[in-house]
Amino acid sequence: MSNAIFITGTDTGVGKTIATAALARLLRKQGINVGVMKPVTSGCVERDDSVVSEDAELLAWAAGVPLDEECAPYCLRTPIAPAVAASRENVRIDFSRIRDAFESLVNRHDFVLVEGAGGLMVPLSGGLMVADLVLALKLPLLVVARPDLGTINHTVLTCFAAKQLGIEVRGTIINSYPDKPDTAEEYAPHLIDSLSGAPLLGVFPKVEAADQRIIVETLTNHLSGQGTTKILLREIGIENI
Ligand SMILES: Nc1ncnc2c1ncn2[C@@H]1O[C@H](COP(=O)(O)OP(=O)(O)OP(=O)(O)O)[C@@H](O)[C@H]1O
Ligand SMILES: C[C@H](N)[C@H](N)CCCCCC(=O)O
Ligand SMILES: [Mg+2]
Repeated sequence: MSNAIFITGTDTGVGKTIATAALARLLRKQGINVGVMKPVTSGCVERDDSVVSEDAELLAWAAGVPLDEECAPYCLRTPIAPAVAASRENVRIDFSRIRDAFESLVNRHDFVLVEGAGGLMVPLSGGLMVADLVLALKLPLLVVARPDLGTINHTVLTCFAAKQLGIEVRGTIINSYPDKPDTAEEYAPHLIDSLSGAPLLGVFPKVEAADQRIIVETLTNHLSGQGTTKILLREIGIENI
């Protein structure tokens, strides 16, 4: 079993990158040699004649590792499902190249966090979806969810689909939980915990900041002070490192 976990979301924009970066920073602060990977990014930015995955950039900063090709092997410009972006940009997404990069990261680090793209059923290449990549890398899953109305259905469906496909779901995280939750948000954690078939491992607060590094740092400090963080880390496989 690899010392790694795949982080998916119930949707795009739920906070996979922020949650993954906060975990990476927390591990790094605990002295763990953590690696990060964003195998496929769509919606990359052009900078100095290169195409940069801002997700991978934040993850690499959080983990304190260089942003190299193994960390972000496929960087696509078009902000759309990666299979479509790749075909428009004449790129062939090759799972064996991703697997080789992943194996190299696993060999270089104590633990590796791998962020997906969008949700579990997002097409990556031809008929292959994010779920197929999770299976190809033989990784367990952590599911990041929204806190608000609709999240119960999305989270339970994601966990259900993962299990049907033979993917082990280690747990869920609700991200961007507001200071003053409405009634739906008050009930969501308990219902997600009891209905998704996987433990709710964390409720990460919404941080009122514009700078993503400040959001990550604030979440990292929040997690460091939480008794439940030890359980979260144990469940994703950190305990024996
Ligand atoms: N806990 C939080 N507090 C405040 N803002 C947050 C938090 N989590 C995420 N955000 C903001 O929400 C937006 C979406 O977050 P993020 O980019 O991490 O989503 P994602 O699931 O990784 O999306 P994608 O599918 O594009 O990879 C970003 O602007 C991010 O800064
Ligand atoms: C561009 C965006 N931020 C993500 N990288 C890709 C999200 C693809 C979602 C596809 C879908 O579920 O309809
Ligand atoms: Mg992201």
